[in-house]
Amino acid sequence: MSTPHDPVVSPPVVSLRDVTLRFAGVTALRDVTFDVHPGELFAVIGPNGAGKTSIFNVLSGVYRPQEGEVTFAGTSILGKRPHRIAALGMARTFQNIELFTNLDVVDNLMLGRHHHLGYGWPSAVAWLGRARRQEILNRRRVEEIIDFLEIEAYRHLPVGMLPYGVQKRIELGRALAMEPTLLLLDEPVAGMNGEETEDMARFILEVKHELGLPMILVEHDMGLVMDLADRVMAMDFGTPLTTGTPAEVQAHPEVIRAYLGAGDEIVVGEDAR
Ligand SMILES: Nc1ncnc2c1ncn2[C@@H]1O[C@H](COP(=O)(O)OP(=O)(O)OP(=O)(O)O)[C@@H](O)[C@H]1O
Repeated sequence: MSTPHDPVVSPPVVSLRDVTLRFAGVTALRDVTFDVHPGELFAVIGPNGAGKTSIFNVLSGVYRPQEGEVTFAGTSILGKRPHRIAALGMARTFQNIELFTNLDVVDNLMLGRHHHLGYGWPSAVAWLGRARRQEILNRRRVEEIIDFLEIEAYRHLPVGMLPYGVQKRIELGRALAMEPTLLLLDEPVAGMNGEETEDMARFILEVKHELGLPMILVEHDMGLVMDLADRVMAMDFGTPLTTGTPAEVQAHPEVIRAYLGAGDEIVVGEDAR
């Protein structure tokens, strides 16, 4: 019997094949291969410098690897510019929040919809009275996201005034406003306290279960990764060590060695926070 992730039933949303990325003197990624399937939450872990952010930068078109292939939405995205890849349906949140801090929550989310405005980015920023019907639709979608992420109370406040955990949630909202088919989450709980982390974990799970959106998660909080991920790929020095279920990866001797060598520890649960 086939499973929901059976590649025959559902082709991967995104595939990396033997991707190698070099900078002068540094191999950031070496022969990285993985697939993410519809509805799957795929996590990438590894000590500092393992290559996690480089994977996101390759996926979103910031870096072009010297070798390998990357396919998304059924097409090769190698050499495509970041905005073209975003327009194909890939959205990303950032380690360091990238919002317009002087704009309010609604306007930040509206800017997330600029691919849906039907005209260019400069007009999207000004988004004048044109395309009125489209604007009404966009506003409706933004309102749905505000409900979904429970941020009604903040809607007309400048984002820069809001607590850090709420800003991270709004960044997730901006990514969702793009109506992506793949979401890249770059350390979504970095710098959060325990309560903020639990809230974010709940929203990520709702994105998975209610929206069915496939996600790639890069995160140092092992408790979060092990709780949320369907599959985990562990990396060290740009090389994948193993890929499997959270339990398999956590128990893998090379993964344990990589973390001990880095002076980190794979600690899961309350002790990790
Ligand atoms: N633009 C760049 N120029 C030169 N070297 C780079 C560049 N970007 C990444 N690297 C190098 O590539 C390697 C992988 O870096 P990367 O940022 O992908 O790791 P990471 O796993 O995301 O680390 P962290 O957990 O600290 O964010 C590191 O050795 C890093 O110094």
